[in-house]
Amino acid sequence: NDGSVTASPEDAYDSEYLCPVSIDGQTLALDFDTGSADLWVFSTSLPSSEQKGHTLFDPSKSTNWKALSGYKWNITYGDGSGASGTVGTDVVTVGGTSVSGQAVEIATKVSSAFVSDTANDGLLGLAFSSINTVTPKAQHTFFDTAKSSLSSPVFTADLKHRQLPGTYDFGTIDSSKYTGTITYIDVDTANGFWEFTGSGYAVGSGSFVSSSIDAIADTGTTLIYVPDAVVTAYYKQVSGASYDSSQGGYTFPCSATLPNLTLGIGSYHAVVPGQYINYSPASGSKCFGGVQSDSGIGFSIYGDVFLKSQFVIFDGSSTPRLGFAAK
Ligand SMILES: O=C(Cc1ccccc1)Nn1cnc2ccccc21
Repeated sequence: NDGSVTASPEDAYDSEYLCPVSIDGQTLALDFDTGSADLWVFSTSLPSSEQKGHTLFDPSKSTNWKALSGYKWNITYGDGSGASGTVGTDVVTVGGTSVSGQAVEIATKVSSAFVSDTANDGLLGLAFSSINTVTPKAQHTFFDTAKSSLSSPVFTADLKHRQLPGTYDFGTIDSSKYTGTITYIDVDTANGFWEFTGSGYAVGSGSFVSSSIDAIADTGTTLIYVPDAVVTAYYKQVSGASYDSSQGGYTFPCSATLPNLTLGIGSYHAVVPGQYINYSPASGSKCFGGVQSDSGIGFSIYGDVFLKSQFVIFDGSSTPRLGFAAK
């Protein structure tokens, strides 16, 4: 029951990656999110003003739909966006991986950011089920439901930079998708995230700075959010870079040459190409940086700007771990 699904960039800046998911034959484009654990969808139960532009799941058209009476969900993400609604189970298929009895969370309310993100029909959470928001009983993620039917209890992310589709694979590690060896690192699941301790950083050709960085691998976050020491060291090497409070982060002249950012994972040095760190135009001739401060978050977030530079293994075995390899 292994499967592979395309992950297509939603826009020219790789703000998010969307994957086709079939719920009892109804196909929606979902944002696979290793930073949360709810599978929720835009639905016919939303107010019509919030439905516009999205593909909607209609449970009344599903023969396998089973409502979970009295069950509810309500999620708020770190960026303040959120959604809530009711719950049922259905057959969910991702690439070749099909599971029955999967909890599908029907949105009856979504925040404005989701309404306006019309390419996105919902999220498929791939963090640990311990942070699923369904009450009175937390539900399993798609990966947890599928795990026992996979060749091995893993999924991998091979996200691409700019305009190219990548893939999420379930159950196998495709050795044609990476070069060299895989470096594995222990994961602390206490907060429900794929959380690990990074070993340090380097900017451009500069020397590597050893420092423990508490970070999560989060496909649902676009950028890299790291400690101020890293951010300061990075933008010191970018002429014309500065913190622009009106933009809410560091910007620099779009013509700037950006140095690579190396992030240590154990003894492995993961290199993020400088071009990946020119995230998008900000205002005028300034561009917004793909590396920003993690202050106020409580941990660092290695989001899509980082993850798309690597082949990443999310190993859900009894001792969960993360694997990284160059590609
Ligand atoms: O919310 C965030 C990023 C973030 C910003 C500030 C503090 C903490 C985290 N990521 N994210 C992860 N999954 C998401 C799903 C929707 C929206 C954003 C999502």
